[in-house]
Amino acid sequence: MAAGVYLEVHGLTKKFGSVPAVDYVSFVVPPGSVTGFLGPNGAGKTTTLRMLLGLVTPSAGTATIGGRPFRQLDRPANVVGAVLDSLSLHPKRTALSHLKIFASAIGEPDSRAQQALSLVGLDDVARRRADTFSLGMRQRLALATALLGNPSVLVLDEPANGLDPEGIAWLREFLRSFARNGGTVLISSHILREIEQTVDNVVIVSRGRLAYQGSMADLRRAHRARVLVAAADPAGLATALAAQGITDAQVQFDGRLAIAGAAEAQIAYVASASGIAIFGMIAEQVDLEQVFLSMTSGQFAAPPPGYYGGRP
Ligand SMILES: Nc1ncnc2c1ncn2[C@@H]1O[C@H](COP(=O)(O)OP(=O)(O)OP(=O)(O)O)[C@@H](O)[C@H]1O
Repeated sequence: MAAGVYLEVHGLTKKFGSVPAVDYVSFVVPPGSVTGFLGPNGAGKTTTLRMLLGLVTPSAGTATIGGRPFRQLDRPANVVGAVLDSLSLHPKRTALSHLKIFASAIGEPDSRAQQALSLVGLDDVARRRADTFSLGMRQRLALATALLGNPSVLVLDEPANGLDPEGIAWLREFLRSFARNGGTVLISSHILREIEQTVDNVVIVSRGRLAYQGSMADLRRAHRARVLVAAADPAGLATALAAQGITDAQVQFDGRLAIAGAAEAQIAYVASASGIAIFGMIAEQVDLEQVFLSMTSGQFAAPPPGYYGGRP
């Protein structure tokens, strides 16, 4: 595959009637990594993906693949493989014959059908009829069709939907390996937890607007767990912790010290060594799914500083 293909969406807008389904959305999907496209139902994910793939004409803005709109790609199936809707399969046809039909439609030889089946681990069922396929097998077959043209980009709408944990683990490994080889991957989901372990970056949309764009690592860092400490001398404890290199400590409105980047035992040790009494200590748990929900509840609609994508 030709590696290094960027997906770029700029000011993308789609109105159905007077209501914008997608409202001035901008983001970049870099190669060599997996990007999650997140938002609750109706947030505008599918409409955005359809515009990226030339299936819906934007009301405004641009969506490009390797710098060109999808409709201007010379051999699109060799650049981008996409799975948007559930694959419609003829019940009596085998997995292999389905793939051969799709292969011939994009000008690929029959041999590519067998290769694509192997890539998704369906060799053993190549000659089984589609009406005997489980949902997971159908999802893999849909992925195999997307891979027929040996594309550098994969765009998958809700690929984890309906997969069991084993299926999700398999998909994770597959997509991560595709990205490691230089591929560009964009997958949508309405559940962060479902793709949290798979993606390197996230683009979050809410009510058609960009709510967040950044790496998973940054998202985790910004919302990392803190330890809340009730101490006799919070300011003194903050100074003692800073002397040990623990500098992220803030006194809260209730007088407790909120400390990030240190374990409870370490904090207790520093307090005791400094002669500062501690009355209570609680480790906060951060649930990223809750963070995601708060971003998409409709109030939060601005990208964080440093990311472009807001309205001009
Ligand atoms: N062809 C259409 N005509 C009118 N409205 C549409 C059309 N397609 C989508 N919409 C509306 O645009 C909004 C965004 O829909 P979209 O399918 O893009 O969201 P989504 O994030 O993919 O959600 P879901 O996961 O439920 O598919 C919704 O309010 C939807 O009802």
